Amino acid sequence: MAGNFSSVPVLDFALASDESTKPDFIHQLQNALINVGFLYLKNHTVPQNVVDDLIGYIPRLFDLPQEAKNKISMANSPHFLGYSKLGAEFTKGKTDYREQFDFATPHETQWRPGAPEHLRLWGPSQWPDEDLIPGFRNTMETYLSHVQILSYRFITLLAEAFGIPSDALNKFYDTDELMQHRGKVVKYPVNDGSLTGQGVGPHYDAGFLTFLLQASPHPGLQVQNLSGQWVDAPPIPGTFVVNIGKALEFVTRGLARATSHRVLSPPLCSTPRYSVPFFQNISLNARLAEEVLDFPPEILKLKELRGDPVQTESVNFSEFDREPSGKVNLIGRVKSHPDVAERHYPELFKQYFPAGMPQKVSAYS
Ligand SMILES: O=C(O)CCC(=O)C(=O)O
Ligand SMILES: [Fe+2]
Repeated sequence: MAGNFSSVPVLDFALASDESTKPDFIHQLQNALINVGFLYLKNHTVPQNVVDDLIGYIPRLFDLPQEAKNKISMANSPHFLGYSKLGAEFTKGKTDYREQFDFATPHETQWRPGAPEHLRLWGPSQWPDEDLIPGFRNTMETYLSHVQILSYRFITLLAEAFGIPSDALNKFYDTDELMQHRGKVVKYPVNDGSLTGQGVGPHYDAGFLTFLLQASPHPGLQVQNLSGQWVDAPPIPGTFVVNIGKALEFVTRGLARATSHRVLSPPLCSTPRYSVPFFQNISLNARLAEEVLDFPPEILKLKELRGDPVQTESVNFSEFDREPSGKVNLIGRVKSHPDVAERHYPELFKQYFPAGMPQKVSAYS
């Protein structure tokens, strides 16, 4: 099988900025997108001091007094932004052992009473009190804006790698004021022995692209190859791990692979693992089933050569064929965070949890 990889490829983004080396980059990108669905990106455009400033804040963010964290609990937010305490999520029937803050690029909600509910998915972040962690908000927002720029640049290269015009995917995005992208700061505490060792269980990401910063030197991230084996993707300083989400897989008719991945908790004698995934969104109103893209036959052939991955246990996002992207995402968030849904989306809550609040909260089911 062409794509039965045993390691995640490292791509040098510098090659993309020089016309003489760009074809080489595009070729490597094509292979990574079609056969792996994951890649490391080095020499990217996000300045190292912006990354280092953020990394410096992360332990302080989690060390805030519990009441300061609870004050910005995700349950307050119809936009599913804010703090989620340890053990509040569940994937594939087991507790995820992680604590996290969901933040996002600045956005004023477009939703008004009477408008479709999925427009309410995006809105302002909740930030910790500035005097408790001075400068954090600015650092996080600066980081998000740099990764956003990189993610848009990357999407044009991705189009080229698939033999379509570099702007062919622009139709999936609105103008900047109408878009919002999410960045999550995550802490995986050590496995205290009584746990399953599941930092986060096997899952696919939902959107187009994820840019993951592994913010501490811990291994633990694993990706599943075509025959179902788990392959390590340890941190490589100065890189992002980039992976494909289900929405991009859908619009590329499976050319770009959404690859299942998971995180194992750090072992008992270790220290917490930190990471910051950035989820690049597409327009809330995009109806993916209606957006047909024309790929050249030689590109489609590469997918044939790859073959189909084994069916995995990981969760799917089957609603893209009938619902706007925002609705698919909202359903995913409702299932992940029923406490938020019960408060802010009571009808959807009843639809997905007819028996009431589940004992355990499901992150990706
Ligand atoms: O923390 C990581 O390394 C990966 C997290 C992840 O896959 C997710 O939150 O979707
Ligand atoms: Fe993920």
